[in-house]
Amino acid sequence: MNQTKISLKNVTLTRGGQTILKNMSLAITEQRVGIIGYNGSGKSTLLRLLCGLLAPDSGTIRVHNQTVHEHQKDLFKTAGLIFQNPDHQLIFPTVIEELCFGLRNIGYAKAEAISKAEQLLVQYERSHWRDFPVASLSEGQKQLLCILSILLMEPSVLLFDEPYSALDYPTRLQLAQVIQALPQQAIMVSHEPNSFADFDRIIWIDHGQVRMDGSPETILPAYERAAQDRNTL
Ligand SMILES: Nc1ncnc2c1ncn2[C@@H]1O[C@H](COP(=O)(O)OP(=O)(O)OP(=O)(O)O)[C@@H](O)[C@H]1O
Repeated sequence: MNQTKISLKNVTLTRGGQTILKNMSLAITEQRVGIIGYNGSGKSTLLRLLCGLLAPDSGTIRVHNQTVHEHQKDLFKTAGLIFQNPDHQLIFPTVIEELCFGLRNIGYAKAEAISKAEQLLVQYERSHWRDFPVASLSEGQKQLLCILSILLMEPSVLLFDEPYSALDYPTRLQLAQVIQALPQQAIMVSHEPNSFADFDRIIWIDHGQVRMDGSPETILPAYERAAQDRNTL
């Protein structure tokens, strides 16, 4: 029997007088899970709750055997969030400095951190990036650097918030291959139904609640039909 890796029980989050997530309960065992929903439905908020950046007003969240808001300090080792905009995540001038930052924070000595970062660059055939200025990388390259920075921390689950939004088609395809090959569980928010074709499960969030939940074959056509019927202009 599959073991539940992520669970939310009656999770509610209110900000600025608005209930953003309403009494949400979910049990997630699958390796590849897509989150869809219209603008402002609560998708990014859900990812932020899963990685402990936000704490719920009520309810409990467990991610890979940790109760999220009780283990905030260790949580980045469990759940790694890759932000929608790489510029919100990348803060160092060079690739190697960026890669080493997280490792130094969790206690690696400088030489160890450099060696681990270099090994990962070799694994992803990007050794030549080592001393590149981050500012010289393209959007797709920056997105990959964000993923590599998080991978170095070896989290059990990766949370992607619209990773394809700024990427051209070829870069999107390459990044999709990188994501597909990751051994970790991945939860991904995207506005593009096509990006979920190989996923195990899709959760459709609407006004802070689960509207539909199931296989891509069931949920994506229903989502597309509803989107076509919806007048947003
Ligand atoms: N700190 C906050 N204070 C007040 N309202 C907030 C806060 N954070 C989010 N919200 C509101 O909560 C709702 C859900 O936001 P969220 O970013 O989770 O939506 P989303 O589904 O990811 O949207 P999008 O697809 O546009 O990225 C929005 O209406 C947003 O304005």
